[in-house]
Amino acid sequence: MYLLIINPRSGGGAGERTWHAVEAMLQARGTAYEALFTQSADSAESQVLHALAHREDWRAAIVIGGDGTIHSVLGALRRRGVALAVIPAGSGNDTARGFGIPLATEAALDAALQDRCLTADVLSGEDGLTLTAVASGFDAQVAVNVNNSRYKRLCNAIRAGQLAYLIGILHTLMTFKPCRVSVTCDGKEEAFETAWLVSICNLPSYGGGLLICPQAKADDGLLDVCVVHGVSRGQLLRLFPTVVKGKHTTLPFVTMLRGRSVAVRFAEPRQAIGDGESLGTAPLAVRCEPGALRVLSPLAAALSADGVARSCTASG
Ligand SMILES: Nc1ncnc2c1ncn2[C@@H]1O[C@H](COP(=O)(O)OP(=O)(O)OP(=O)(O)O)[C@@H](O)[C@H]1O
Repeated sequence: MYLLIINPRSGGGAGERTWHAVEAMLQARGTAYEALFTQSADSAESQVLHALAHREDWRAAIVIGGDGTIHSVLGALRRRGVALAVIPAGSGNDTARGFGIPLATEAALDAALQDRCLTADVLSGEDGLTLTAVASGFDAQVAVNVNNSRYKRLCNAIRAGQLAYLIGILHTLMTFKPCRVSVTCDGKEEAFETAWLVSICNLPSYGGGLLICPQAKADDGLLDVCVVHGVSRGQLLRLFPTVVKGKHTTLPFVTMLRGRSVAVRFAEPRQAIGDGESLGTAPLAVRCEPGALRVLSPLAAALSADGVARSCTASG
């Protein structure tokens, strides 16, 4: 039995359109499923826990939505040990991208109905679990600005969700001010003056495919950290084309770190996001929870450290 978790509002209504297509495909294939429409990020966890509680034979929970929708149900899936599958219907879809899940609906459904899982790490902090990255500073401000913008709705309406992030970068660059930050990785503290951003990644990309931590692996038990500091606005703008290809990591104003636990403290209040959802402006303390969640992925073998895909239902 599959639980379909649907956020009809994701991707500016793409969630609802995608669900109609998926419903027809599931019925044509004779696949057994239950559908759950979640109302909000805050109520999703209890809705999903309630839905999962009444039977034991779940093969997977298939989320139709974007990164924010997936974020809202991570705690429930981890708690019940149910595997996550994704049919992308958001704007950025970085979770799907990170697990090699196709953006095309039928191909994503094919991947969701197979039995190939990656045993993924998750980031755990005071605000709960995150699957892709916890970002703070400039790029978190970009996400907050994009989520509150009219251009996100317009871009989604013309099915150009990634364009909204490009507009958001330019918009935020005008107003954002860098400041001092202290980053403590596995107990070792480093301070950076005029820091723009600190990203703590489990997957290589966020923000609609920007390869912030190109070396990040979802199942290595480690968090990859990218700090951008001591750079002018013009240099930062010129950095973005290199981030698209993940070629920024050796630049002098980029510091990459890796560890199991990371704490970030900006000298002034700076926004933070997890999976693109706002975490507010408090200092961050995040640790890696190795292998906490099984994720269905057509590339599970290629992405896993040992080259082997796991069964989604087997324990261990
Ligand atoms: N489970 C949920 N059910 C209903 N609404 C949700 C849920 N989770 C989050 N939301 C709200 O819906 C908004 C859109 O969802 P989501 O983040 O999945 O799509 P998106 O923003 O279009 O895509 P992406 O996050 O991939 O860029 C979220 O920002 C949040 O406000």
